Amino acid sequence: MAYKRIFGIVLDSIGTGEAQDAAKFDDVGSDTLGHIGEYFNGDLKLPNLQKLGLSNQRKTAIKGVPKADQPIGYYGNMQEVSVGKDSMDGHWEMMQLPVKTELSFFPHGFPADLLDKIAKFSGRKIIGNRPESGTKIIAELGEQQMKTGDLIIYTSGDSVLQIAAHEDVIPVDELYRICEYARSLVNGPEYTVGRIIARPYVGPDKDHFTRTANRHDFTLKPTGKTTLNYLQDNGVTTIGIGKINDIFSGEGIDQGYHNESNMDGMDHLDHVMQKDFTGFCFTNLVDFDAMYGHRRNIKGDGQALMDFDHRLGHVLAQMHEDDLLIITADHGNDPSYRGTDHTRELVPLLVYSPSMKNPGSLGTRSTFSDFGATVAENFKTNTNNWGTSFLNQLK
Ligand SMILES: O=P(O)(O)O[C@H]1O[C@H](CO)[C@@H](O)[C@H]1O
Ligand SMILES: [Mn+2]
Ligand SMILES: [Mn+2]
Repeated sequence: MAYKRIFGIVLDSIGTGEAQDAAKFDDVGSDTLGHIGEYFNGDLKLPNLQKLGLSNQRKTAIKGVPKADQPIGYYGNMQEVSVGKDSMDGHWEMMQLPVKTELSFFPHGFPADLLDKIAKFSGRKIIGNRPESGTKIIAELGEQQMKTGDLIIYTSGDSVLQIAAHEDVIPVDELYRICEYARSLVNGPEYTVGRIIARPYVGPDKDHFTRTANRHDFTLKPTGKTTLNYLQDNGVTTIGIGKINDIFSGEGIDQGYHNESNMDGMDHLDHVMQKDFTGFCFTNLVDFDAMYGHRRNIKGDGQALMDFDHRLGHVLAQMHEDDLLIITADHGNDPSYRGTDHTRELVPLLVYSPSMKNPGSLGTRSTFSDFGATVAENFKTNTNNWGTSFLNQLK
């Protein structure tokens, strides 16, 4: 059947076990969901995700989340083919634009020629310049920044250039201008950086700094058309909730909503679900990743999953017969793993409509693009022919 509205939800960084190519990323043994379940030792309660079949495609069920005897939706998982394991790679691939060319990574910090230009443009000195956790680097250098007005620039295992700035010292508008300038320097061919990320924070001293929702990602412009463009070109409504608009540089998105938090994102989703439209609503919930995964906070990650599951119950109850829900993730970020980076994992795939009569497994999909291919086929748009639609399997 053709669905009138498709709701995609990305649980940012909620992977479901090491990918086949995990060794290439030094991520063997990572399993975000599995390890959160073990930590909670039976107390991770996700009744709605459970009945959608969250554990069903796994070799071993997540502790506390048994395999459903009769899942109410189709379940499976997806492998990533993109060269990186960042949000941009994951989301672009979902929308049928896998990232196949190597981006620039800076494990030893950024080159002087690049930093000199940013220093000259901003009139500020640059400190940091190494891969580091964002909360650690502001604890270390934030007080210095408050005195000197220097820019804190850092990276990670991803192709990112992040600029942290205290909101009272470097106003958010100024920080965004500096980020936009930095963006213009790294669109290739010499340096091709996935994202410039503005990281504003507030607080009186190193023990009380907190990062604010004014975070903004300046992503590389998609290097080709995505499913979102094809939908938009065909007059199908496209709505982005949370980081989606940033990740696609607004390309192919009719309406965007900025999230303050996961729960704020779910409020936006509830709001959109009240609307009558024909199209695709794509939601990203980033707290799992930014607040817990990178912070290696297992307890927080599990609690955020339970909070999401609670809100998911309401989403399921509001769905119409001709609505389709697709829940997945963009990469892993195992909070029990070494370091503070993303982990190369399979991602869950849960697909539900109240109209489904006899759901079962969708297997392990060989690319995240099967998601976009399904959306495109549903709305009968052209595509760039990457990925295999599972629309006809849904009954
Ligand atoms: O440690 P923080 O600042 O949260 O940064 C993390 O967030 C970035 C984007 O998800 C990742 O590349 C990683 O560096
Ligand atoms: Mn992500
Ligand atoms: Mn991340």
